[in-house]
Amino acid sequence: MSGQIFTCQQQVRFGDVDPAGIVYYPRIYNFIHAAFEEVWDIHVGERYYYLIREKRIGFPLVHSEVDFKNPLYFGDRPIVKVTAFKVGQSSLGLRYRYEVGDKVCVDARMTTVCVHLDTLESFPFKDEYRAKFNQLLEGADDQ
Ligand SMILES: CC(C)(COP(=O)(O)OP(=O)(O)OC[C@H]1O[C@@H](n2cnc3c(N)ncnc32)[C@H](O)[C@@H]1OP(=O)(O)O)[C@@H](O)C(=O)NCCC(=O)NCCSC(=O)c1cc(O)c2ccccc2c1O
Repeated sequence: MSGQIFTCQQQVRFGDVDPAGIVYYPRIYNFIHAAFEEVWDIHVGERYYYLIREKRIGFPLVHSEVDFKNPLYFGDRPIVKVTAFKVGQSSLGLRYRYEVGDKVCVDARMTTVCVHLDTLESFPFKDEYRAKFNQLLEGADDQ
């Protein structure tokens, strides 16, 4: 990988798992969204809460590709590795890899689009944010 990788850790709680003891797939989307907020908060330096409440900007999801490669279990503390596969004008594509030990459990590519919350119209996000996400951009050789 040629760019930076943003890394955080999450924890699978009792309420996240189904009777089979593994994470129910809609919860995976919640985990990914929580990681997205972490990227904003820690990597970009802007709380997502602040974007929404104060700036009236949001990034709704327009496309997702999620591979569930291994189950996540109650008590797991996956390491989440976040990189960018597209930093567009108004769109932002982030990849999230969930690893427990040497196993990849989830590999997700999520495309979100910057919108004005009052009109839900897309618009280009500011260069300051673009520069931060460009730091996470994957190289052409990264799969
Ligand atoms: C989001 C939209 C308003 C965009 O519509 P628009 O017509 O402006 O889109 P364009 O065609 O001009 O494309 C803009 C930009 O996006 C890229 N793009 C668009 N669609 C896709 C796609 N399917 N896959 C990949 N890329 C796509 C396109 O290439 C352009 O890229 P540039 O970089 O060149 O600018 C409209 O699509 C829309 O309203 N969609 C519905 C969104 C939705 O309901 N999602 C369901 C989940 S909701 C959600 O996730 C969500 C998240 C939040 O964080 C929120 C925060 C605050 C409030 C609400 C939130 C929320 O609902």
